[in-house]
Amino acid sequence: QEGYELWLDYKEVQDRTIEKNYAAFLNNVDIIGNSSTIQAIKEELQLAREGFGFDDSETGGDSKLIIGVQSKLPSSLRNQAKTENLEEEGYNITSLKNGKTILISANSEVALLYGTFGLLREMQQQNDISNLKIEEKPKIQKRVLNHWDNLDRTVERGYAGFSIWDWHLLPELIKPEYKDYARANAAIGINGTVLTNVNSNALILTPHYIEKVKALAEVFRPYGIQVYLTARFSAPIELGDLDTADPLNEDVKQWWKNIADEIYAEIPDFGGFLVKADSEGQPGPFQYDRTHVDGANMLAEAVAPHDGIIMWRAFVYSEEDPDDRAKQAYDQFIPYDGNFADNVLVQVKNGAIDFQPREPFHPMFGAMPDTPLMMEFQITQEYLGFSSHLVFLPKLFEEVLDEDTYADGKNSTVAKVIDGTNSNKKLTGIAGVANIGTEKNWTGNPFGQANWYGFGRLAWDPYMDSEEIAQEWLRINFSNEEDFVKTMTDLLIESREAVVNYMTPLGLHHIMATSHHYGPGPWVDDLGRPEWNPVYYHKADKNGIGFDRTSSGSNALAQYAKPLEEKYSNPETTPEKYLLWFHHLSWDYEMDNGKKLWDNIALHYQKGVEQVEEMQATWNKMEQYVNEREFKKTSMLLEIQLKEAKWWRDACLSYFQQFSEMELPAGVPEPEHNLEHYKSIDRPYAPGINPSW
Ligand SMILES: CO[C@H]1[C@H](O)[C@@H](O)[C@H](O)O[C@@H]1C(=O)O
Repeated sequence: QEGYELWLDYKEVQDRTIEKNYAAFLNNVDIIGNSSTIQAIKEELQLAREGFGFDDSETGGDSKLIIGVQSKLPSSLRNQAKTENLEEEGYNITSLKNGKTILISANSEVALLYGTFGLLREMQQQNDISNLKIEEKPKIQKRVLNHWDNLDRTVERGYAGFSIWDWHLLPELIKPEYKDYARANAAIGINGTVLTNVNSNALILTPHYIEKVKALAEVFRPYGIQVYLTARFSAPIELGDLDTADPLNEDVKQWWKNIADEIYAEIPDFGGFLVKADSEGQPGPFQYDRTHVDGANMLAEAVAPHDGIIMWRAFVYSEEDPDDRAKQAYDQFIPYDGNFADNVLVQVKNGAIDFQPREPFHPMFGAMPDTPLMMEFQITQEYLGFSSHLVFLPKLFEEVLDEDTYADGKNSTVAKVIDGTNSNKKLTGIAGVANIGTEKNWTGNPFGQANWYGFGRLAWDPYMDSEEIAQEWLRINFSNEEDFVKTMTDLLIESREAVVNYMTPLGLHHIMATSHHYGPGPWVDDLGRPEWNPVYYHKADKNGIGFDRTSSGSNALAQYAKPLEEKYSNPETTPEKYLLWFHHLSWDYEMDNGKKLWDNIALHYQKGVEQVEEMQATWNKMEQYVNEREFKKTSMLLEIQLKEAKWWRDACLSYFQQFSEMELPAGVPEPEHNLEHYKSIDRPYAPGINPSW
C-alpha cells in the first residue's frame, strides 16, 4: 500500500557489498531476554531482514550483533560501552572487535528497541557501519502525540480521514494499524500518546471506554508508549455523580481520585491527563472562582500516587479582554509561576496566537522559571493548507526552538527552556498535534509523514538540524541517490518559507477564511468574537497595515525579555519576518531593500507563488527516484498548491489594495478576478473531515 509502511519500509539494498555486510550482522543476532519488548525487537529485525532482501545464508563469518541491557551482558562486554549516563531511555551502538561485533547496550529494554531502530536507520540510509560509536539519549522526557480525535471518529482539524481509533470495535478488534502506529512512533522515540481530543468528551472516563483504552495500551506497551487521555473538567457532573466540579470541593477531589484509581487498576502505566480548561467554551475552574493552579493541582493529586502527570494547556483567551489576544495566556499564567504541583506541565503552543505559518515564539517561554513548560506544536496543517499543501514543518519547529528568549541572559533558547537546561527543570515535555488518520498512507499528503517523523526526531533532540531531518527522511522513504536527496532537501527546506510568502508574509497572521482556516479571508469580520476575525489581526486601513504591539499599541512586547522588547520596539530593528506582527506601518513605509511596504508585501506573495512553481519543476525531475503512485499523487497535490498559492496572492492583494490604493509593482501580475469573486469562494470544507471550530 502506498506509503503505509512510513519510515519502516526497509527497502531492498541494491549494492551487493553493502547488502552482504548488513546481512552478516542481521543474520547473526544475539539478543538477551525474552520480554514483549525483546520480542518486538526480534520481530522488527525480521521485518528488516525481509525488506532489505537478505538471504538467510549470508552469515558473513564471525560478524555479530549483540543486543542487551547492560546489567545482563557478559562482564567482558559490560565494560566496552558504558551506560551509566544514558538513564532509562538512552542507548549505545558500538563497534567492537575491529568492527566484527556491533553491540547495542542500554539500561532498559525499550532503550534497546530505540537502539535497534537507530541501527536500522543507519542501514536504511546505507551508512557505513564498520566503526560505530553512537551514544544517544533523549533530551526531553515526555515526547507525546496529541490526537484531536473524537469518540465518533471525526478528527478536529484532521485532514487525513477519520480517527484511527475504532472505538466501537475495541477492545475485541485490534487492527494491525495499532501495532504499526506503535512501531513507527517508537522508531522516532515518541513515548506517549493522548488518544482523545482536548475538546473532550467525559464518556472516555467510563469503564466502557477504559476497557478499550486498556486494549490499546497493551499494544503500545512493548514499544514504550504510554497512553494519556483528555479529562473534561465538568466530568463529575456530566457523568451524573456530583452537582459541582469545583476543584476545591472534597467530593470532587475524591471523584477524580477514584477515576484515577480505576484507570490505573486497568492500565498501570497510564500516563495521565491532558486538559483544556476555560478555553473556547471548555469547562474549567473559573466557573467556581478558582484558578488554573487549583484545577491542575487537584488533578495532579489524583494521579500523583500512580506517577501520573497532568498536562495543563495554556491555550486560553477570553472575550472580556479583547485588546490583544496574544497577551492573554501570559497574563493568566505568569502570576502562578512556581505554584503548580511537581507533576504538572503547562503545555504552551509555540506562538501566542495559534499555529500560524510563522509566529514569534510564545512569550511564556522563558518567563516561568519555576514551572515546567511543555511545547505544543501542531503537525496537522490547520493553517497551512491542510493535507493538500506540501510544507516541511521541522523547519518551522526548528526556528521556534532556536529563538533566544534571553530569559537567563543570552543564549537561553526556547529549546533550553523546554529541555530543562534553563532553570534546571525536573519534568520536561513536548507535544505534537497529530496529522494521522485512516488514509492509506496515514497522513494524506505523502510529505505529511515527514512532519510526523520530524516532530519525533526534534522531540528526541530539539537541537537537531531540520536539514539533517529532511535528508534522513528522504533517504529512508524514497531514495539514497545523492541527486535526489540534495535537490529534495532544498525543496523541503524552502517549502516552509513558500507557504509564509503566499499566505502571511512579513508578520501577517490569522487572515485565513471563516473558521475552517482554509484559504484566504482577510475580509472576514462577522465571526462571533472579535478575535476570531482576520480584520482584528491585520488591521488594514488607509493609514497602513499590521498589529501595533509596541507600547503605543497593545504593548504585548513588554512580555518579552528586555533585549527583545527593545529590539522589536523599533520597526527598523525588528526582523522583517515579524514586522507586521509588532507594528502598524504606513503602506509607503520604506524597507531595507529601499522599496515600500506595499511593494514588499506584493513581492512576497509573488515570490511564494514562484517558489511553488519551482517546487513543481523540481518534483517533475524526480520521477525516476520515486514510485509511480507517489509521484503522481504529489504532482497532483502540487497543482492544487500552486492554484491555491495564486488564489492567496490574488485574493489578499485585491483586498489590501483597496486600502493601499497603490499599483502592484513590476513582476506581480494583476489578479485574475475582482475582490467580490474571491470573497464569494470562501470555500466550504469537506464534510466529516474537519468538524467544528
Ligand atoms: C482543539 O481545538 C482547537 C481548534 O480546533 C483550533 O482551531 C484552535 O486553533 O485551537 C484549538 C485548541 O488548540 O484547543
